[in-house]
Amino acid sequence: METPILQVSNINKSFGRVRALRDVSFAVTRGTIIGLVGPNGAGKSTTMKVITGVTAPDVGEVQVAGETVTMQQRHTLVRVGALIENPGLYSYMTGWDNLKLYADVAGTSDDKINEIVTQLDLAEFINKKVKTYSWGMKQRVGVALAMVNDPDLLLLDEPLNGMDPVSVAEVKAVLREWRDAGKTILISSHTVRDLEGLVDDYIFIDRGENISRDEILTAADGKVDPDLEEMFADVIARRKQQGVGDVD
Ligand SMILES: Nc1ncnc2c1ncn2[C@@H]1O[C@H](COP(=O)(O)OP(=O)(O)OP(=O)(O)O)[C@@H](O)[C@H]1O
Repeated sequence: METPILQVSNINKSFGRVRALRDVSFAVTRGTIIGLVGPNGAGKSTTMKVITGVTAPDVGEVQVAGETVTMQQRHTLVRVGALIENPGLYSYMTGWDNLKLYADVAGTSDDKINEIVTQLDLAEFINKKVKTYSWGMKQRVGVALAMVNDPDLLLLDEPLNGMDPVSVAEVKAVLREWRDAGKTILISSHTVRDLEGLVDDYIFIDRGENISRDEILTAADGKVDPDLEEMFADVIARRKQQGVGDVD
């Protein structure tokens, strides 16, 4: 069997008394777009940070293309691009200069930057200072920044938040093109609906725990034409009522 591009195994991470991740495990196959879906505070950003090695897990292991990611093994991340939480852009520089800064480190040509700028339709504002950008513009340049090293694995933490519908459609189209070219994308969102027409499969997370598709399907409870979004919401509500994961 082909080695998954990403293997997350039994990750546990606490911040003081908050157990942000509990035994989170999943694998992502090359050439797919996978949605990481969960409500506020579910652990999506923490999962992304653990994958990139920005946050060290208390227990567990991350492998990228079969190699374990550790602080000493950061070269495994050369083929990874990430947008996690706020795009890390220098506000006093133009969008182009921000891209160029990362491109130079990665050895990416200006032609390649221009290709990404065109694909994501950034030309109108890319030569203006980032401090003049709206949130949605920053998000779009943030996606470009994550792509600039031409990564095999792209991690996007709620990239569609704050984007207008036209931009959402454009970014989704670019991500589909990337997937069709053999790249792999893990993209997080609060909702299934935001990722519709984009992802090949979902990983569900709530209160730091993986929720299996089987658990969600049991929430269908005989409903005709059950809706994944509604079913996941039912599971989340039930777990909240039961106090799953509450600190005692
Ligand atoms: N540095 C930190 N210090 C303390 N608690 C943290 C820290 N980072 C995350 N947490 C807690 O860990 C849990 C998971 O947070 P995380 O940001 O991963 O969730 P999320 O699913 O990305 O949420 P959102 O959709 O609201 O961005 C939350 O309870 C959060 O308060």
